[in-house]
Amino acid sequence: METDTIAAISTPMGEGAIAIVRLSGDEAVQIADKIFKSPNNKKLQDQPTHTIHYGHLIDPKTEKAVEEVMVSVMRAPKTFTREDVVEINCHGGIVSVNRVLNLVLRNGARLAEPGEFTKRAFLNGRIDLSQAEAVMDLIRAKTDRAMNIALNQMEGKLSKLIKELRQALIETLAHVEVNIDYPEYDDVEEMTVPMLLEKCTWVRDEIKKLLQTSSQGKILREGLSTVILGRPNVGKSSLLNTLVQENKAIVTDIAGTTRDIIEEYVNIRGVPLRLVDTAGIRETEDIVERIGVERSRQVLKEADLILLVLNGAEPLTEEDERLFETIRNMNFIVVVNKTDLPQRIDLEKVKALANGRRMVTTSLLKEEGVEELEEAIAELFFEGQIESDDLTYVSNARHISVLQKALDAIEDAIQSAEAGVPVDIVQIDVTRTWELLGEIIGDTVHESLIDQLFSQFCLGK
Ligand SMILES: Nc1nc2c(c(=O)[nH]1)N(C=O)[C@@H](CNc1ccc(C(=O)N[C@@H](CCC(=O)O)C(=O)O)cc1)CN2
Ligand SMILES: Nc1nc2c(ncn2[C@@H]2O[C@H](COP(=O)(O)OP(=O)(O)OP(=O)(O)O)[C@@H](O)[C@H]2O)c(=O)[nH]1
Ligand SMILES: [Mg+2]
Repeated sequence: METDTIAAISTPMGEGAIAIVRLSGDEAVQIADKIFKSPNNKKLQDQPTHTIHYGHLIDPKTEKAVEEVMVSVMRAPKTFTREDVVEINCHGGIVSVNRVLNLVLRNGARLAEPGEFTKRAFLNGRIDLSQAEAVMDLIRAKTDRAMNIALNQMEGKLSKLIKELRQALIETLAHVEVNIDYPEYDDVEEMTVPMLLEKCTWVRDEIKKLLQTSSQGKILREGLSTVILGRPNVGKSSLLNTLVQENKAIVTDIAGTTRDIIEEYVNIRGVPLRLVDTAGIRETEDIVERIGVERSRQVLKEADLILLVLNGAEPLTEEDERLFETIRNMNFIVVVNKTDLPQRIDLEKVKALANGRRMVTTSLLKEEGVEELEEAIAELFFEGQIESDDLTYVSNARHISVLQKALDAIEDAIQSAEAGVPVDIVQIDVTRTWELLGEIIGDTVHESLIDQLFSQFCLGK
């Protein structure tokens, strides 16, 4: 396959002492040789693969030295992309890195699209689709946990399980096929409905297990959408600030200070929260504020968790009770704030309204009770859930939607089989499940189904 040579800056912009400009493609070494000069005048194309070399970049136009660099030469196929790869290690800093990138672009490389190096690793068969997606997740990972999931996926744990499931399905399909096409083959046992059901049920249960891990996986990746709710002036913005440990939201003693929505990411004991501070939900005359209130209602609908803040220094109000009513069926934690002031809230009543949900008391002014709140959030998240790191988490939205479809298909197959539909009709749903699972790892369909059937049975016809 012929490919153009791509180049990109592979390290964060403007950070770090050293930056890398990476090239991949047939002409990577040749392009590098146009601009690289080593002290002994040796060309990179004459160097052994997987070696690194000190020297200077020279602009062929001006013949001036532009940069002092280290250049790695890695020839195909044992490289990240399975193509020839050259990595130019230059001094960090935006100016220097951009100069190097521009130099390689002017000398025959093309700017890579986002993810294109990984895409090539996939196209060249080094990794499958789910592994390629994991590389992306790894780059975006917000917590250690999310990172572990991505690493597992990259090592192919998800792919391995999916392949096992597909293998089980293809075996049953092959079996059915042989029964139909070669009824005279007495030595091939007939695929009976109970046999088919047994395989399909196993596959269904495995898909179900994967999907069960998916909600947790998605949260670990994207953050638990957490809304801070409460009537005006109870300390919502103070809570956000305390959790974020920096003063992002504006805090005042004027009710209605927060007029719009403020969002922050925080990592609480390994649980990433996407914290949303809201304008209190209430009737308001102020137009600006009303827009904020409307948006609050919207984010509330999409929340995974609500932190309902109450003011312990005041008796419960009707508005507080209305808020309890609004979130009745949601995941919430009650935060009774301002415990440093004389308490006038009826805690028994709060407990009754909380209806078994966790309740913590805090003084955000004195930073008291925050630990307990963090503990409550972490407990809620990991409650009854397996924490084991070797669990195969599914967190990619595409994988989740494909798995859901595969589950529907295998359930159809099971239902038909139970209803006495002939085996060769049931196999249509089984084939569909097999194809859908293949989409996760990016396998091609129909053609390979046929190839597989024959490779497994070696019928020699
Ligand atoms: N300088 C540098 N550091 C880096 C990367 C890189 O591209 N450049 N990586 C970028 O993500 C990560 C390392 N990932 C890599 C994954 C596979 C191969 C690779 O060459 N695989 C070949 C040969 C393996 C072997 O020698 O056995 C293969 O799988 O065929 C290289 C890097 C992290 N560190
Ligand atoms: N005494 C005391 N005051 C607090 C505590 N927490 C917050 N406050 C004060 O209560 C006032 C309101 O706090 P905010 O965090 O702005 O309240 P809010 O709920 O965001 O208010 P709105 O955005 O107006 O709805 C500020 O003056 C805070 O300093 C606390 O634990 N104790
Ligand atoms: Mg506020």
